[in-house]
Amino acid sequence: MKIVIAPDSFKGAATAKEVADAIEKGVRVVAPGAECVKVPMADGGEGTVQSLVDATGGELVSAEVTGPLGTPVTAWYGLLGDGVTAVIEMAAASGIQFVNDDTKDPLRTTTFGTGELIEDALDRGVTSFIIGLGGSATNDGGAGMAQALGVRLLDDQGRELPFGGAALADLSSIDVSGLDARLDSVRILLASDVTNPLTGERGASAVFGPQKGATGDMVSVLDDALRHYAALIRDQLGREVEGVPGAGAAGGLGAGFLAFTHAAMRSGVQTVVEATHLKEKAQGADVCFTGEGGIDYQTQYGKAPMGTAQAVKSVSPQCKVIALAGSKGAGIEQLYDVGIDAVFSVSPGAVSLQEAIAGTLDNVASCTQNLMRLLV
Ligand SMILES: Nc1ncnc2c1ncn2[C@@H]1O[C@H](COP(=O)(O)OP(=O)(O)OP(=O)(O)O)[C@@H](O)[C@H]1O
Ligand SMILES: O=C(O)[C@H](O)CO
Repeated sequence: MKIVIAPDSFKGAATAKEVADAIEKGVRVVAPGAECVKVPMADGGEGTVQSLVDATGGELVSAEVTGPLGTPVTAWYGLLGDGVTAVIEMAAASGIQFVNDDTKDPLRTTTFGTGELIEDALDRGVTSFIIGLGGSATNDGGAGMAQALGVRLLDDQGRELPFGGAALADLSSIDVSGLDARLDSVRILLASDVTNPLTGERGASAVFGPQKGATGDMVSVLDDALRHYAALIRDQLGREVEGVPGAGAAGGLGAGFLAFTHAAMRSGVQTVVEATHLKEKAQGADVCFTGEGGIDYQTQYGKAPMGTAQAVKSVSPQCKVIALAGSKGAGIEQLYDVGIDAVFSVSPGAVSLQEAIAGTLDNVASCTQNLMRLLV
């Protein structure tokens, strides 16, 4: 029996690798000879770097970079086992966790540090990037990242713009002559947590600006500035970024990548499926265990268990896909039609969240063991 073990992390409880190890433990009690293929998964959000590092035997690298407020922060990224692929969560350098209620400032926060992480990886010989977009403190359209990579964003006096989305209202010319030439020959896959465009009602500023501290007035200032930025990108670089799905991710960083690099936009889980070679590994699988901390109807919208189920079924249609969860929420019946055959809660009973989280790995192993008793 071939078993693919491909869970996401259980947020706040266990990494994807820890959950995968616990599932394997449960399987082995009942089927010691089963062929187990462990592929820790992620959906492009928090935990993506760790999962891909674990899936490929890579390492974490840390670097001091410019945080969203312009002060130094210690960030990190993953170098995968192949030695030439870097996985960067933009939030590690430019994330919302670096600001608080007193310091959040969406007009001025910058993605400069994300660009510095890319430079750091290029200096190590990286030729392929996976970049997780989401969880940002920024609304600068990726302007800071572009500046860190050598782009000059100038006002009508030829002066470099200061950090932040608001300053883009003064943008007059974009000089890409100093853009790091190494970017021409690298591959960049964007793993976006949302499909929003750069501007407008569904754009970065209107939808995600408020969670970064933007008032109604600030949202208009930022939306206008990003629209102006997109117009100059169109006129001066010949690239159309404004309406592209995902351009509005991470405060418009998606648009910045599309404007200044050859990046391809993907959903987070699609990117992880590709990077982990899940489809190749799932050839001929009989059973797949996936899962995440909380499963509900939203799981079908691009979360890891759904992407996993669909990838596995695309190569092994007969494979039974079982999702394990810490908690089951509303509407899980909707998942049965889209690839997940059954959903089980691993929780032993009516315990507190704290107790459930503390017992996660034992409970995952025990639930898997029980399921395996039916399957062999
Ligand atoms: N062992 C557990 N038992 C019960 N609940 C858990 C357990 N582990 C995690 N959770 C809860 O499930 C919730 C969702 O976790 P999940 O791993 O699905 O994160 P997520 O996909 O980032 O969530 P979302 O994107 O929906 O915020 C978390 O808030 C967490 O408290
Ligand atoms: O960072 C953000 O703006 C949100 O997570 C959407 O990408």
